[in-house]
Amino acid sequence: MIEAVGLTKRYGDKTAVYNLSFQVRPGAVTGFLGPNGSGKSTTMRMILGLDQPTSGQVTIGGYPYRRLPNAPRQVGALLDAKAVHGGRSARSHLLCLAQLSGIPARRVDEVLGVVGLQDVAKKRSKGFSLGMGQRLGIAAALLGDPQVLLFDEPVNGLDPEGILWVRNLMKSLAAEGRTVFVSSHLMSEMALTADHLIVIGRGQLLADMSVKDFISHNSADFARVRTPDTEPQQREKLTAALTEAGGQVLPEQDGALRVTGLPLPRISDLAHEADVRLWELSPHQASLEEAYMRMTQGAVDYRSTIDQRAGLQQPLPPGVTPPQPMPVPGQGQSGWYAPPPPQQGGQPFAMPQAPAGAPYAGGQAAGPYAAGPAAAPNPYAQPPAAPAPATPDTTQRTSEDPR
Ligand SMILES: Nc1ncnc2c1ncn2[C@@H]1O[C@H](COP(=O)(O)OP(=O)(O)OP(=O)(O)O)[C@@H](O)[C@H]1O
Repeated sequence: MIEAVGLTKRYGDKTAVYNLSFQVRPGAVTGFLGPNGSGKSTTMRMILGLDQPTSGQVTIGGYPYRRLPNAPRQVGALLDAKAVHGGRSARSHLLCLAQLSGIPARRVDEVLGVVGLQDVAKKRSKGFSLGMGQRLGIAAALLGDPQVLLFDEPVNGLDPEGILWVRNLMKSLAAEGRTVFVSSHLMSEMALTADHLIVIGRGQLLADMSVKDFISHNSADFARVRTPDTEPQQREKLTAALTEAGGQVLPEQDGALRVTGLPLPRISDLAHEADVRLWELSPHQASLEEAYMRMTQGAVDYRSTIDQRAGLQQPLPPGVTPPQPMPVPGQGQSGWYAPPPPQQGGQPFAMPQAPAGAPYAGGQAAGPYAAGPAAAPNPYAQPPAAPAPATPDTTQRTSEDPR
């Protein structure tokens, strides 16, 4: 298990990671997500003893990496696939690493086979494609047959077949009881690969929960309802009936209606009562990508002037009053990066409650590792933010064995 407690890293004035606490457990693939520059690589480097924390600590199986007995046999990592001597063949590169760690040479051929590089094993790695380089990096990570594996963007540059292979590899490593910690920007891939997610923004923990919980806590289910295209008055009639019954109705671009606040059977009954025929009534749940975009929209440092996220915010239909945001504890205070608050109140990020006595309270400001009076000042402290413009967002935004 990997455990970070109050992990902080500053580079001069720049705080890359701040007061980060989390656990990465064995037997699961844990995805590590965050916008560009949010501190993922810095965190991984600290886990691997390549960077010293400014404060806090991170351990693997209870030890900081540098004090871990026989570390290369216990921990394997892919951080930078390009960190290879290009003049060496794939096989000699792995042989060098194996010799340094006392790993037998036959293991080199084994891992070359596992990553599918056996046929190019004697070729110089400087001629390798991006994907071949990634495979070589993964081979190096697997060399010591470690119980703990860290992969920074492992599918970078891989073709669809390679991506599928990495996905299955991660899953099978976790199924063998290993600890697998993997960062990626490919949300669709993460949704298929990871069991659990740790999400950071500007160096701080935003979420620590299962993929399923993450999606359901950061998106609202809604119903897509469609009336006959040829009869616009039916659509108007249904909109009025649903709104009167307390639903929120937004037009979709293709002419359907997006309805929140009413269960599907109720929508069906209301349509029946209003004598409106339906061509579609379907449940919809957001993708991991949508949920991630909603959660991290306040923690993005680098954003195009043509902001793709505008698509997540739909215009209100005429006559519909935007829901008033509920006051959320902590908003506007230091360290607050949450997207707009849930409309029904509650916590911005619903973190699993840690059992009583658990060492880490899932990112909430509680427990022995919370930022208490003794903690360093939050470098991201902001003056209270001006109230966010009310948006017609219909979703509820909510915010967790030693080897
Ligand atoms: N050696 C360093 N010196 C100064 N600043 C650094 C150093 N390493 C990282 N940083 C800064 O720390 C912040 C976090 O960087 P990091 O590379 O950890 O982010 P990341 O989440 O891995 O980003 P990406 O998704 O783009 O790879 C960035 O602002 C980065 O510029």
